[in-house]
Amino acid sequence: MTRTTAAQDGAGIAEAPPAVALRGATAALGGRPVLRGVDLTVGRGETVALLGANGSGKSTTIRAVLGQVPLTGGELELFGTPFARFRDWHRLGYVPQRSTAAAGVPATVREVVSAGRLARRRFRPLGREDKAAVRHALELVGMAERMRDPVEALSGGQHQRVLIARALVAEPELLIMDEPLAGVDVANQEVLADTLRQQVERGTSVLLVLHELGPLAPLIDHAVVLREGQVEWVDNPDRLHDLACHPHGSVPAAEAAPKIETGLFS
Ligand SMILES: Nc1ncnc2c1ncn2[C@@H]1O[C@H](COP(=O)(O)OP(=O)(O)OP(=O)(O)O)[C@@H](O)[C@H]1O
Repeated sequence: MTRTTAAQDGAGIAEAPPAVALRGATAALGGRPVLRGVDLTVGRGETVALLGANGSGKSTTIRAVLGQVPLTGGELELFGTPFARFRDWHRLGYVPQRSTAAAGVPATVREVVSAGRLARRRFRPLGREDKAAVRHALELVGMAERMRDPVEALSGGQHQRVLIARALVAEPELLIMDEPLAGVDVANQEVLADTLRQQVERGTSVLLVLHELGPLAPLIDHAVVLREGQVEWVDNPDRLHDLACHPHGSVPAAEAAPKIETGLFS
């Protein structure tokens, strides 16, 4: 579902280098190899889902893209710039896995989301336009009414929606999300899917870790399945949908590919 806006067409976005180009990436954690030659490309305006069993290396892959886990081998380019020379971090928005998100930080919902705007403002004080953007981002995730509340007073799913607003408020060109729907109820998953669809229509590139495609399925251009730190397969998400709906081999034979044990949907 690659889309280009009129402005981007004018800028020749179709020829622009991909938002993310990871080639042959290797990385180790605790002395153990965790990524073992991962290739991953997120083209401009593309939405790519990273899937796979627990421990297959999904979070490590996106943390490597963000520079939080150093590569021991391979290459990474962001928007066509080699990682070592990349400085435009304001072009990226990140929603971390919920369990690792700023728990225990004494801040209001508005302060947390405003922090997402600061990088875009290069840490100058926020103006009226920024404050309106903060409110708008909170409206997008249905949390505007909780603006003055301490984040500690939020439920897990509400906290997650605030972290998504924090990423959106920076109007990033590349949105990286680690299990953004974890702990979010079905109604709000639909709201978030709609919000993400609007971002994608504006030309935002998206890389997200998912355990289930859920309401995000229609947005996804490519699904990349990891297994033990390697890309096991890359597919059209329709095929994953078939596997999810026909887990016991009832996919029509003509469509059925060789059985692949991904750890998905089990
Ligand atoms: N800080 C760490 N030190 C040592 N090993 C780690 C560390 N973080 C992750 N690992 C290991 O790296 C491997 C990949 O972990 P990662 O978090 O990337 O998996 P994941 O696919 O995101 O899993 P999940 O679906 O459970 O979130 C796992 O075997 C994990 O135990």
